[in-house]
Amino acid sequence: MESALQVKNLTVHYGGFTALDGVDLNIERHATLGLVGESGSGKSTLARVVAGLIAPDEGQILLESELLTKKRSREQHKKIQMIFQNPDASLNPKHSIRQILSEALLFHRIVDRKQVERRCREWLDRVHIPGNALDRYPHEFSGGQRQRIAIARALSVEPRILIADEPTSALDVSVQRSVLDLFNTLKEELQLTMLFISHDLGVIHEISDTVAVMKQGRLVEVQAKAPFFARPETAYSRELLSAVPRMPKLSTTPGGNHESRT
Ligand SMILES: Nc1ncnc2c1ncn2[C@@H]1O[C@H](COP(=O)(O)OP(=O)(O)OP(=O)(O)O)[C@@H](O)[C@H]1O
Repeated sequence: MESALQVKNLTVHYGGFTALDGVDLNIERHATLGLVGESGSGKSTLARVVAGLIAPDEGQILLESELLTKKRSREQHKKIQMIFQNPDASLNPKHSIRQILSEALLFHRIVDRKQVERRCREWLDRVHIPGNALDRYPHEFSGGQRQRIAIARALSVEPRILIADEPTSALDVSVQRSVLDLFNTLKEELQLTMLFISHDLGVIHEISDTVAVMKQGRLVEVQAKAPFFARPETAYSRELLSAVPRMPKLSTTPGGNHESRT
């Protein structure tokens, strides 16, 4: 299998504290790596370093064999997009949905001005947001809808990897379900490569092909999903799994239940 992302010996210190301690990781093309671990284990730090939001103190990041340096080009930024727990992190509240989507598309030269409106509408349609949303502002949407718009913005620039850091954690359970369904649909349709972070093993079970477990800044286990859930290798993973009451634990609603409120 071809590698999309390779991380070698990645190390990050915050002052005297080591948040990432020599992390090696590989994500295959079109695969989703689910990253789990207790609070403070370094998951977000890993995501931010890979996304280029913070520079590592040591180590290398290779995207499709290209070594990414501390100062990334516009093209390199385009290739790794990130979605946050709080969608407001990527949606400027003063900008309409049209501005938010078209700025990203034009900045990264995905389409020209003549095509941009159509492309914005296509993306809204893909994430089940009505086309009349274009002239509205982020605060006019529910949390789940804002996350869908953030997903559209991130994917519209055609990244090689999508990093999702707890993208469903701030949402109500039913909304969580529909956003997770959307991720799964888009993953299939667009053959996405994803680094998907969640503290919720039910979510990880649904979305991942491979599971990686972090503890105190280190990766303690990386396994394909089925063997991970059937036979976790480390005592720490067994502990994480035993803390989950039922697996998988997300409630199900028929047909993917998209939010209807606009
Ligand atoms: N900017 C910072 N300055 C100092 N320490 C930080 C900073 N960001 C994170 N840390 C610390 O680094 C450690 C790893 O944090 P990180 O956010 O990567 O963990 P996490 O696994 O994503 O946690 P959570 O699940 O709670 O988001 C934590 O102990 C955190 O307090």
